Amino acid sequence: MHVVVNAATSVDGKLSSRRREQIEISGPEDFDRMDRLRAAADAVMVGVGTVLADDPHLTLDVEDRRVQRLRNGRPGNPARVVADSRARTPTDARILDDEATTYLLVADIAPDDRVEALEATGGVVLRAGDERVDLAAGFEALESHDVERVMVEGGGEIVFSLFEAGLVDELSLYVGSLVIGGRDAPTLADGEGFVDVDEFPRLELTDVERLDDGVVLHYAV
Ligand SMILES: NC(=O)C1=CN([C@@H]2O[C@H](COP(=O)(O)OP(=O)(O)OC[C@H]3O[C@@H](n4cnc5c(N)ncnc54)[C@H](OP(=O)(O)O)[C@@H]3O)[C@@H](O)[C@H]2O)C=CC1
Ligand SMILES: Nc1nc(O)c(N)c(N[C@@H]2O[C@H](COP(=O)(O)O)[C@@H](O)[C@H]2O)n1
Repeated sequence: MHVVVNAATSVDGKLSSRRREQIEISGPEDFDRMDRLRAAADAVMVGVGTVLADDPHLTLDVEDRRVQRLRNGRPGNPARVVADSRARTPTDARILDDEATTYLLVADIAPDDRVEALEATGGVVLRAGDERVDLAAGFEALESHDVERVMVEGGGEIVFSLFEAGLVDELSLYVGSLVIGGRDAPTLADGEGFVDVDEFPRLELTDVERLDDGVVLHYAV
């Protein structure tokens, strides 16, 4: 599995405010870059925290990109993936509409009635992990559904877990020219955090580009 993490933060590293509402940090040029990344992926993934906070759709904005994918024998939109240990995704979430296949990675503790409710919407439930989604096992399950390249859009909990598990191959980070602040506002990598210097993932800065009124930092991991 090739894993690309893409996100947008304020200059102080926040993905959103302490209210955890969706904030437009990117401008039109960066949203277009994000759409291009989606178009290149087999699947776009978020954690259930992002589904509950933002109710994202995770499909392509630019019709030409959908057409091009269809010409190449691929589904018009990339699949959507939610890491959702307890199957908390609401059945009326936008990611469960019929515009793309949606995979829900759940853990063994997910209640059967919730799993059945999600399956009834057409969502494909894949079990990976006991109490929390085992992301490596989840990616293996996705590979058996021909998902080889996944773009992860966040949020901070899932991004930290991916770094912790050594599963990230590339990171692109748009840093918008604003300060959000707040000790309880989500950051790019939340979770427990690393403590030992040896644990900190070291990234290779491969490119820097100016977009909108901000900058995109490209890293190989
Ligand atoms: N600016 C940007 O680019 C973006 C901003 N955001 C913002 O981020 C915020 C949401 O981020 P956050 O709250 O961190 O939520 P996440 O989207 O990271 O989801 C976290 C949840 O995922 C579930 N999960 C399942 N398996 C794992 C695992 N192995 N490791 C970690 N989590 C797992 C957990 O719930 P459970 O245990 O129930 O499974 C966890 O609470 C929102 O404010 C949103 O607006 C989000 C995306 C992009
Ligand atoms: N890259 C980026 N820049 C921003 O400024 C953002 N607010 C986000 N947010 C994420 O974008 C997704 C929304 O998807 P849809 O437009 O509904 O398809 C979702 O993952 C947000 O959290 N990203």
